[in-house]
Amino acid sequence: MDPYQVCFLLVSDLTRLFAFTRQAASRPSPGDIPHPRKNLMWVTATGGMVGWGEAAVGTFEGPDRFTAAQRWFDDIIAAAIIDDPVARPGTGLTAFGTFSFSDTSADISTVTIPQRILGWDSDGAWETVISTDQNSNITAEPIEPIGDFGHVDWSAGHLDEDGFTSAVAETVELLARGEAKKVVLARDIDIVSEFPMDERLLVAKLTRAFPSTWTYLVSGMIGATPEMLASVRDGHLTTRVLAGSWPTTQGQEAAEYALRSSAKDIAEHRYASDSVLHALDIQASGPVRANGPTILHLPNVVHLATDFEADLAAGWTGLTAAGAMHPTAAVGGTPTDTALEVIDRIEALDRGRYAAPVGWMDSSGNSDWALALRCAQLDQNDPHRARAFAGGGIMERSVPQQELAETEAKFSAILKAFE
Ligand SMILES: C=C(O[C@H]1C=CC=C(C(=O)O)[C@@H]1O)C(=O)O
Repeated sequence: MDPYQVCFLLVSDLTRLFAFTRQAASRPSPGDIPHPRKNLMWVTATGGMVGWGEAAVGTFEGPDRFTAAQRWFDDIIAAAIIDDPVARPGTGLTAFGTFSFSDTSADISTVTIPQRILGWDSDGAWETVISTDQNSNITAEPIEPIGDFGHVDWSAGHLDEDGFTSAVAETVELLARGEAKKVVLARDIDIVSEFPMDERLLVAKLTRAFPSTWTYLVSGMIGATPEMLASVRDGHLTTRVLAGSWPTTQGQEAAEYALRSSAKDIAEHRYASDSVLHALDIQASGPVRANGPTILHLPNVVHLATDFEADLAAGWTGLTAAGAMHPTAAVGGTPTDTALEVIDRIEALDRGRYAAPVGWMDSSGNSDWALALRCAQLDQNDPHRARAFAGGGIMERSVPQQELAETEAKFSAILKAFE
């Protein structure tokens, strides 16, 4: 086969996408989204995007799932025709992704380029249409009414409360023997609703209750996370590391005081921020600036937080940076390999896409990849079912009942959205 023919075959094999972005009159409301399921959403206090339809979907697995997803997206951009006079983060050809926590998870990592995106920021709103057909017209879809969930039940998943406190006690012993410094353990809760779960209602409730977080919905992974792995704008990366938490059941002030004076939480935070700093040393083209630890207040918990920022070195993107950081010691532990082995053996859950990168990337190199925390995975086959996850960092000084209370406080974020 001559080189010309090879080149022709490669180009014709690619999905050529046409993406057109235009200014829109106003930001969308949940009532503008036609269907209750299979939506893509990203909402913050200052902007957001909602998308639906599938112009292209990539699926990835194994240890190189992040770089493979980036290559897939880069190839699609190279072949695409993009008309984007709005040119702001999230405009043009934009994809939403959710990745598995573990290299060996049964849950596949997916990146979806929707057919339609409605976005907004503080400068205005836009609409993007993405299609394989250059002349495709937008046909207004009938809007299905937003539905309530009816009666909702939840029960222990694979690891119940006693199982979790025993797992914490076993991990504390192992830490005392010096086998690791920190291990993050999680548990899960099964949620069953009377009527189908409507994603539009869930996202509306999460954004109202947690306006300072990043609310996300990608391939049924839904939540409101306070932790950002890699947010990139024009090659500049910002990261927020969280670790060390206190429930606000006795009030915000009491929680802040308890957290500030807890040596266990301060040390726990240090492992997480060091793990991110270590990754940033390789990914940054210049100095890495740090601010923290400070206290992040959320309605249900307070956290120790450190923000980092740096310019990305050539060759890195938000997704490959997030992939190289993952799993940080905020969700894995220290040292990473030992912690992952302990998680596999003692927690023994398939975490699916919990505690892994979730977010979006656009054709200009902007992206937000947060950690999928305070979340539930909506069952993609049964609209009445979801599985919520929450965990916490276990240290040698951890007390099993306190760690359980911390997971309860963290669960309350997503469980309240189902009430
Ligand atoms: C693992 C979770 O939280 C992480 C993020 C913030 C604080 C954490 C902690 O204090 O343990 C965890 O590292 C979770 O919410 O499921």
